[in-house]
Amino acid sequence: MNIVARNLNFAYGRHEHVLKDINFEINEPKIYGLLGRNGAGKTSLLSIIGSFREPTSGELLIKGEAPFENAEVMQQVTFMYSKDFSSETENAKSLLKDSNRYRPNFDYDYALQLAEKFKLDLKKPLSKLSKGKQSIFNVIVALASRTPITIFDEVYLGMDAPARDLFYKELLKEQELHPRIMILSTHLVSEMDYLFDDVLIIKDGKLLLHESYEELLSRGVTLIGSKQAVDTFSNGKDIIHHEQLGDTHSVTLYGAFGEDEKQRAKQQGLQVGHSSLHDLFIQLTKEED
Ligand SMILES: Nc1ncnc2c1ncn2[C@@H]1O[C@H](COP(=O)(O)OP(=O)(O)OP(=O)(O)O)[C@@H](O)[C@H]1O
Repeated sequence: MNIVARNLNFAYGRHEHVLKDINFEINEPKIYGLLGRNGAGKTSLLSIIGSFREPTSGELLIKGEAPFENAEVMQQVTFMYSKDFSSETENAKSLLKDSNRYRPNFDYDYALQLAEKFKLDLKKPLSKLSKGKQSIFNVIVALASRTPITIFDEVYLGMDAPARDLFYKELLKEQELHPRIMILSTHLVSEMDYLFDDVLIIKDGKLLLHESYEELLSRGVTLIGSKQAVDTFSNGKDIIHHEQLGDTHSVTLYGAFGEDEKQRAKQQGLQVGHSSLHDLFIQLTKEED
């Protein structure tokens, strides 16, 4: 299974250019974190992968085929988002049965086990469940669908911390037992970063980066110490953040920083650390002044 985007552009109507020349290739069953500020274009991109929308130009291919109106490809992908169930009179049990009927890989028994773990009332109409329980229902459908590509677009809305924690645990367990391409779009960066194998960041409709989580983190180095020492070691580097507290200066650098360089910085009295994904995300996606 793979997803390839080549020179992908997407616009809502004539003027609303939302995705701009996106290129990437995803071909391993891993967990991909898709990050971006509000309005960056995450849902638009995911809805193209989920065959809800068609690129304006360029292409998005799943196993070499365009997903839009392609029944075979559509069966391989679950695009789960925060759905509106306000007029859904059916209960969770009958909707899970429907999923079992229409989704080829759906595991109904697993869905029922999850419902029990999440304490989801299977008999109440979906419209009568709380927002968090409706999100839990979505999570259960997506996990139990076992599609080779499973997309979770901010599905956690309304779920409380213990429920989200259970979701993450089940997700990791599922990925180990039934590896697939899982894409998680989220704003809960520091809460979910440990789940990601790879990270994709979209900024203003453009793909800013696609890297492994480890590699990305290794690029973000923080130096804390005297102005002179900080200046010496950050000279010529890409400084993405600078802060001064009294005489102490702190910078976040983005880019390769070798082990010997780190050792030398420590010998000069600098504290050398790594940025979190949360910090890197904030710095890399901040608006220019
Ligand atoms: N149906 C639509 N019609 C017109 N413009 C839209 C539509 N849906 C989204 N947009 C616009 O497309 C841009 C990208 O929106 P999108 O929902 O893809 O971003 P996002 O990264 O998922 O944002 P968020 O994190 O806030 O959910 C925004 O400028 C938004 O206003």
